[in-house]
Amino acid sequence: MSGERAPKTFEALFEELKAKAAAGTPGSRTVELVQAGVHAIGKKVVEEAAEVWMAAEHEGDERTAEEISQLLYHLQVLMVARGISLDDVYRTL
Ligand SMILES: N=c1c2ncn([C@@H]3O[C@H](COP(=O)(O)OP(=O)(O)OP(=O)(O)O)[C@@H](O)[C@H]3O)c2ncn1[C@@H]1O[C@H](COP(=O)(O)O)[C@@H](O)[C@H]1O
Repeated sequence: MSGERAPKTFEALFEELKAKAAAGTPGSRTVELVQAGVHAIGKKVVEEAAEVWMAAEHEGDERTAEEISQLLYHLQVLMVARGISLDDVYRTL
């Protein structure tokens, strides 16, 4: 194993998370978070948002991009937990 992952799009990640949540895939962080509920996920969203802010002010591009990916992941988990679709969000962009 090289440890490298194929690049993933926002849309592909969302489909993956919805499928994992629906299947209750064992060992999935997404399933664990969805079961923990909106309150717990919301706290992760706030935590990751703060980490994005700190990285953007004090760290390099790579670290900042990593924190942004974690924020996007947790936002998607929140959407899955609430049953909000990408179209629900896109129509307000
Ligand atoms: N993109 C992500 C992703 N980004 C962040 N995270 C999780 O968020 C954590 C980062 O937050 P923290 O640093 O706060 O982690 P932590 O301190 O362990 O969190 P706490 O339990 O303490 O709250 C990571 O350790 C991951 O568990 C992610 N978990 C999963 N994914 C992707 O989501 C998909 C489904 O993953 P599973 O549901 O785990 O199969 C896969 O493609 C993954 O690559």
